[in-house]
Amino acid sequence: MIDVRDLVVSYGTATALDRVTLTVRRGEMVALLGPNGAGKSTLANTLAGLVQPASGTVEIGGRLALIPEGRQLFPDLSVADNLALGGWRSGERDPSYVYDLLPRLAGLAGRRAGVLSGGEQQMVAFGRAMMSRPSVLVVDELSLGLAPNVTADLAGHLAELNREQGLTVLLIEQNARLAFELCGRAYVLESSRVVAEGECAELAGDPRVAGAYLGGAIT
Ligand SMILES: Nc1ncnc2c1ncn2[C@@H]1O[C@H](COP(=O)(O)OP(=O)(O)OP(=O)(O)O)[C@@H](O)[C@H]1O
Repeated sequence: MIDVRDLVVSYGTATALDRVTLTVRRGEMVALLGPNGAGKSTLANTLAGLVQPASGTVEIGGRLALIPEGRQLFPDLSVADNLALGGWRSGERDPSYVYDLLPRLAGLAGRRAGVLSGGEQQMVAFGRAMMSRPSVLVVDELSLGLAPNVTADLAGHLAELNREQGLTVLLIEQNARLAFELCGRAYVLESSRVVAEGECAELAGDPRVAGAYLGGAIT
């Protein structure tokens, strides 16, 4: 569903992605881990067509939606209007599909997005992405700045969509425990390059990955 080969992305003379190769098969949930500045958001934005690669190929096998880092809502617009913008490209105007998926959003529809809590805003960003009825969802930092119970709630919705609707997911996360719980495979990106990849269970047992991302061995 996502097939990235030898991707190079530069900002001026700075290389943000250096020959990155990554695949996500249909129906998979795959994690992308890495420290600040590794190039994770650059990859997300390249998949979404917001950043142009210098070289390499990106193939997307369906309709892709992005939950961007920091949510990027329109704070002065209502929740309903933020959702409507998510359906703009696909022509979807009716948010009832999204209200069925994420019932809490229906109760927030008339509220201004900028006054919502971080968790509510992430829910709106999630709903806005789902308005286009994507077959593949790229989530750039689901848990950023959110309390564990709020993250768990959003993660539950994501897992349900994957299980019940076969939604393919690339989950970019700093929280490796969450990523390993949700996903089957993972990639580790450091200094613009993929430095490790494999089954989450194997990666969690890799002393280098566990040391850097799990605070020691996973239990
Ligand atoms: N628009 C831009 N112009 C110039 N440099 C950029 C731009 N966006 C990102 N960079 C640089 O590219 C590198 C990768 O940034 P990116 O945001 O992709 O990393 P990241 O892994 O998502 O980091 P974080 O976890 O902090 O969000 C960094 O050195 C960053 O400063």
